[in-house]
Amino acid sequence: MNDTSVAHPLSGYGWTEDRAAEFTPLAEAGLTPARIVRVDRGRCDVLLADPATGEARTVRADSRPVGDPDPVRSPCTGDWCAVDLAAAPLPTVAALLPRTTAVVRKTSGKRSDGQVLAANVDTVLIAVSLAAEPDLGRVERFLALAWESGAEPLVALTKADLVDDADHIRADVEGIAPGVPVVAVSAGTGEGMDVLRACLHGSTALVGQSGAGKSTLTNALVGADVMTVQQTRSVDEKGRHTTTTRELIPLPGGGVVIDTPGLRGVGLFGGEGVAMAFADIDDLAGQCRFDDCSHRSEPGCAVAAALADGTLPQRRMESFLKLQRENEWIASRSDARLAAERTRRWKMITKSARTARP
Ligand SMILES: Nc1nc2c(ncn2[C@@H]2O[C@H](COP(=O)(O)OP(=O)(O)OP(=O)(O)O)[C@@H](O)[C@H]2O)c(=O)[nH]1
Ligand SMILES: [Zn+2]
Repeated sequence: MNDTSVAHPLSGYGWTEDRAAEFTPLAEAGLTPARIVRVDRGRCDVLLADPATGEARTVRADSRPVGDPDPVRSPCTGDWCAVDLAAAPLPTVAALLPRTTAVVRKTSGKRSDGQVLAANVDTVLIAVSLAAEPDLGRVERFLALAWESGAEPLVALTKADLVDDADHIRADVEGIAPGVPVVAVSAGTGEGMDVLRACLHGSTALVGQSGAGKSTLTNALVGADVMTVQQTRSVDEKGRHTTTTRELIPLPGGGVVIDTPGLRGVGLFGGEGVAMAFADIDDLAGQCRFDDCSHRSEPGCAVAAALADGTLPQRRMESFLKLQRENEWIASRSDARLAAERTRRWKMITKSARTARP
C-alpha cells in the first residue's frame, strides 16, 4: 500500500500487490490482468493496462471460455481475470481470479442458485430512500447480504432534501445497524456527499431497492451523468427497472463504484451474514446461561431479559428469527456441497490457467 514504486495503471481500479503476486504464473503464460467492467451474454468489457502504451484501456473480450452453467461461477462485474490479447477474432478471458468478496443474492427461482451482483468490493453501500419511512426489516436484510459478501457495509439514506428531520430516521437505522456507518445524503443538494466520499475507498458496490436513488448517487459521486435516472415514479409503482446492467465506474478521487440493478426482494445466500448483521443479538446469546439456549423459556436467558426490559425490540428479534429460518432453509438445499464444489472449482480454474499456454 505505501509502496513508493510507480503506480500500476490499474491501481486506481483495485489492482494490488497481492493480486500481482497471484497473477505471476498467468503473466508468465503470456496473459494480461484485467478487471471486468460489464458483462453481456458471452462477452464482457474488461479494463486492462495496454501493453503497448501502458495506459488503462477498455477492451471487448469473449468470456465464453470461463462461462459456467452456475451463475455464481460465471464472470461478473468486478471480477479480476486473465485475458489472452492475442486470441482471434476477439481477445478471450482465459481465467478468473479467486474473489476476495462477492455480493451474492439468492435468485428468485426454486433452485438454490445465487446471482453475483458484484465481485471483489471493499464496501457494500446500501441506498435507502428517505422519501418514505424506511422499512427496517428490509434494511436488516440488505445488511445481512452485505456482511455475507465479506465486504464492509455502509448505509446511505438518500434524498435527504425531502425530509425536514433526517436525524431521527438516521438514529432508527443506526439502532439496527451495529457497527455500520449511516450517512444521510442528497444527490440533489449535495448534503452529506463529502462525508460519504470520505467513507468510500477501493471498490464499492451500490445496492438497494429500485428507486432508492442508486443511479443518481452514482452520478453525483462520479460528477457526471454516467447512469440513466428514472424520470418519474410513484412510490408504489413496480416493475420498471432503469438500471439493467451492472457497471464498474471509476471515481474521480480513486476507487470504483459498481451500480447494481434495483432489487425488489433480497434473498439471502449463505450463513454468517445474519449473525453479523445481528451482532447485538449474537452478543446477548453469548451471555445466556446455556450454550444451546433457544431463547424461548430457558432460565438465565439474556435475550429474553433484553426483550422483557425493552433494550432489544421485539420487531428486531422477529426479523432475526425470520432471516435465520430462511438461511436454514437455504442451507438444507445442500449449499454446503455447492460451496465446497465452488472452492474446488476456483482452484481448478487458476491451476489450469497456470498450465495453459495462450
Ligand atoms: N429529491 C430527490 N430525489 C432524488 C434524489 N436522488 C434520486 N432522486 C429521484 O429518485 C428517483 C429514482 O432515482 P434513481 O437514481 O433512478 O434510482 P435507482 O435506485 O437507480 O433505481 P433503479 O435503477 O430502478 O434501481 C428519480 O426520480 C430521482 O430523480 C435526491 O437526492 N433528492
Ligand atoms: Zn437465551
